Amino acid sequence: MKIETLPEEFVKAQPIIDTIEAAGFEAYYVGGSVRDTLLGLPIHDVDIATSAYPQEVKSLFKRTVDTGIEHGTVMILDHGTGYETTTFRTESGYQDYRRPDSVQFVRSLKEDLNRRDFTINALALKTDGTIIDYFDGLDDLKAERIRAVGDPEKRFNEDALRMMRAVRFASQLNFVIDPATVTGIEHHGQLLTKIAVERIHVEFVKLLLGKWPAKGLDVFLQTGLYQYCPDFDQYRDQLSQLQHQLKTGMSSETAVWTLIASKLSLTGNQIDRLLKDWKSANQLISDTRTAVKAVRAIQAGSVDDWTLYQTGRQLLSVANEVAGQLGTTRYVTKELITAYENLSIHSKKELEIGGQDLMAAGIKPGPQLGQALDYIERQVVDGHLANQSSDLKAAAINYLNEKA
Ligand SMILES: Nc1ccn([C@@H]2O[C@H](COP(=O)(O)OP(=O)(O)OP(=O)(O)O)[C@@H](O)[C@H]2O)c(=O)n1
Ligand SMILES: [Mg+2]
Repeated sequence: MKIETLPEEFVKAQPIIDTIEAAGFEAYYVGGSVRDTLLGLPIHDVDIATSAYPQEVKSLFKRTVDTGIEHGTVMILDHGTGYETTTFRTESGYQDYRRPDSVQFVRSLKEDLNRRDFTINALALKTDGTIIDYFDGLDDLKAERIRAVGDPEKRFNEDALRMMRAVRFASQLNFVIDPATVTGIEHHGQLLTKIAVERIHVEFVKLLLGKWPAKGLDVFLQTGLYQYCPDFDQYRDQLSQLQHQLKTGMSSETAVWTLIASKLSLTGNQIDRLLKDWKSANQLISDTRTAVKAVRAIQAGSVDDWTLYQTGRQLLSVANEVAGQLGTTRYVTKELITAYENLSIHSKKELEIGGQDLMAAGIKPGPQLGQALDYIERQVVDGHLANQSSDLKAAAINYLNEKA
């Protein structure tokens, strides 16, 4: 089969392939960009596979970076944005279930495609638009099917992360996973525990960002794969409910974790623990905690000014998206944002007075000064106090006198 008009990303990369071919080697576009082009989807990175060995590739271009030279990958910078070019290779070993003990460079495209995960990812594209399809990837694309190249058991033994990749592709593409490949996941789920949690995290988030998350979650749950993800083994019921509730994918990583934490009814400390176990960044953890509180307020139908203020514009829309996915459609996000915008202040910095002013009015520095500022902040947000210097000062002094 032949693609008539190649997307411009490929056209831009063509000088690289032309240069390699002019030197007597083979070079093809491979991987996700070929798959996505055939599906009519936008493509992100263009990967090139070649029969030239890394040193041969480097000798053909002026500007290269050794991004993964021991695996055969060289980044070529000669034609604008960098292009990763990887020498055809086979792999062997995989004693740790995540990377080969050694890779062997080979001159055969077929051998290279043969070591790849799924048939839809094992297609190669020539610059003239010809598709090379040794493993019936085109049939599988047409049938909307994710099928391991060759023996699924072997593929997952080589790299256990591929099981997560299978379920996330199902979710991104609305594809079914071929029965033998599903069986392979059933047999090898436990190997996921050998994989760095950060990598599992990336795939799980992609699963829930995909347009058809129910499709991926179905196999994730059916095969038991979820049990080998951090802390998920005790939450089968909730995850299964989620599978049936989700109408479409989430819009951000924060929304993904806010959804999970809300659905699992986690307390603040439990959110910390779960997200730390999933090796999340601190910002993600604190945003999730904040957004989950807002989800609960939205579900309870009582989003007061203080909640709006503490949540902030961005996390309010995350929280309302999550509440919507969980079945609460009480608020239109725009309403919440407007209510937020109408607050008298949006941060402590907008208060008409600060610590300096209170000290000038005779309040000693220390914890009480902070408490007084917190108090007037809340009063202003709640609308009990005007954001006006003299009122604020009087209220702060009054507050401290009453406490004393
Ligand atoms: N565990 C993996 C990861 C990758 N690949 C191969 O390397 C290609 C590129 O990998 P990657 O960029 O991670 O995935 P894509 O399939 O390109 O998907 P995405 O669109 O998410 O980048 C894949 O298509 C596949 O052929 C593989 O065989 N096994
Ligand atoms: Mg890719």
